[in-house]
Amino acid sequence: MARKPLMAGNWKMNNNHLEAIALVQKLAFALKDKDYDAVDVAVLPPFTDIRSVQTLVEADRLKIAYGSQDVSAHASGAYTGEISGAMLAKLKCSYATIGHSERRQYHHETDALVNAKTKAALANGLIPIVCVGEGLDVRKAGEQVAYTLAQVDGALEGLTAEQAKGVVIAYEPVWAIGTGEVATPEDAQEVCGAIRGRLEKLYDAEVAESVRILYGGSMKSSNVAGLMAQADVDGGLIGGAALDAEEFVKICRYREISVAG
Ligand SMILES: O=C(CO)COP(=O)(O)O
Repeated sequence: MARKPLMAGNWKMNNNHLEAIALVQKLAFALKDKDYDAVDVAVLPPFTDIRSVQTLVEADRLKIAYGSQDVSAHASGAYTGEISGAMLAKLKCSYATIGHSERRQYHHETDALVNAKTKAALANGLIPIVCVGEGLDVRKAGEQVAYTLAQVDGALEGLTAEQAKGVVIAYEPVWAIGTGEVATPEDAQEVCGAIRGRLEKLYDAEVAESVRILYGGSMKSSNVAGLMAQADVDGGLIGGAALDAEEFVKICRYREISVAG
């Protein structure tokens, strides 16, 4: 079965709950049934906005999915500041972003923690969006494939094939995040293709063919078509451009944009 592309807007630490409502309303107004037929659309707001987004999505029966930017590895209890998978599931989140490079870098998240969070998300029926990707030094050394595959191995450690099938992997080269310096379609395909190959090796062809692999890092309407034309790029994890409703909708409609060059 063909993989349905996913366009997920990672809002990062932007938008209070009122701004969140306004942005989702704008997206809902612009997106049509044919857009949702072609792609899954999701927003990943800060925790404090999720309840407001849920209320709007349920009241207007929107086809926009939503999820979190993180999830606790712990189930419940004395973990001040943490948000559990069960809490997110209760708010009808579909997705939980895990191991974003900003969390790995600024909050010292390790592959082992990413693995524990991935399991916590799956245990609560959330689809983990597991982020992987190399920094500039690794890229300059030409080690991007090996580095990223090691992160994939770490994130999926101990998952069954059935669980692995339910994971989304986002390849986000750190040097392309928020820099305006997008990876070329060939750069993205090199690593995304290698990730799919690794899934086949770790599991089987069915898992490899099922898992959606997203690209993230300065994705915009001006470069999305070329990236999406790659065999192993199944969508985008979009930061800055997802804060602009018009731009995010254009990205969701990438099929209407011709591939430049
Ligand atoms: O980190 C990202 C999405 O998770 C990408 O951010 P930008 O699209 O702003 O580069």
